[in-house]
Amino acid sequence: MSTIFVTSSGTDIGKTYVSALLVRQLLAKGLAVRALKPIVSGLDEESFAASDPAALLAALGELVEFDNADIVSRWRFRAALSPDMAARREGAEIDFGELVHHCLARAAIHDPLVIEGVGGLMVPLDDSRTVLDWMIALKPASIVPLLVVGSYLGSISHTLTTLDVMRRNDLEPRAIVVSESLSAPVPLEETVETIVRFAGIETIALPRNGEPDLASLFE
Ligand SMILES: Nc1ncnc2c1ncn2[C@@H]1O[C@H](COP(=O)(O)OP(=O)(O)OP(=O)(O)O)[C@@H](O)[C@H]1O
Ligand SMILES: C[C@H](N)[C@H](N)CCCCCC(=O)O
Ligand SMILES: [Mg+2]
Repeated sequence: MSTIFVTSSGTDIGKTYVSALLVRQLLAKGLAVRALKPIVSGLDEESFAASDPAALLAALGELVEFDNADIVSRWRFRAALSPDMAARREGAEIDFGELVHHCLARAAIHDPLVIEGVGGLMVPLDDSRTVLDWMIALKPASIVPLLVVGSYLGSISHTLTTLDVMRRNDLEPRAIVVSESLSAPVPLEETVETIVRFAGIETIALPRNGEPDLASLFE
């Protein structure tokens, strides 16, 4: 099958919602799916239940407890900031080579593997590398990108900009998932139609609390 890399045009858009849904759907098909959110910022014990690692552990059927965060998230930071800044607050740094090695090693043993990025496509990970560089470095694992975007006013331009950067780097998404934003001026379908017209790739509408079939994208 594949290593699916879930990326986005921004933060708080729906990557974790989509990753968890996809994991549950792949498990329901009998596949031995695993998931990683290798870098998480804004993580502390008190609010762990609402965190990305908690959502992924729950989807995987693992025990949702703080001590299990390492199963999905190798780099964990307290400040809810860009990872480079969050790491710096703790006197730490994300070793980019180690991050890439960690993901490639997991991709070599787990199929399918769902990897959630962090924030938007060009969020900094250290002084010089972004999520985009991370995705480029994972090309040897033949990653299949999945682009999650919102339906808020402004998302169409953010989506097409992100897609353009991905295409320039030979990272064509398998599909775009439009996760309905809490505040949107037009019906979700209208945003989806417009994105399809300009992007020309499969685009899936994800209403609030919706469960469209995402697993079949990767058959
Ligand atoms: N389609 C949806 N239906 C219901 N809730 C959603 C949907 N999309 C996102 N959410 C909710 O919106 C919030 C932000 O979504 P999510 O955590 O998936 O964003 P993210 O892109 O993973 O953010 P981050 O960059 O922090 O990882 C969460 O509470 C999530 O459950
Ligand atoms: C804390 C948050 N939920 C994400 N994990 C990190 C988002 C960083 C965004 C940085 C930026 O693009 O300005
Ligand atoms: Mg997330």
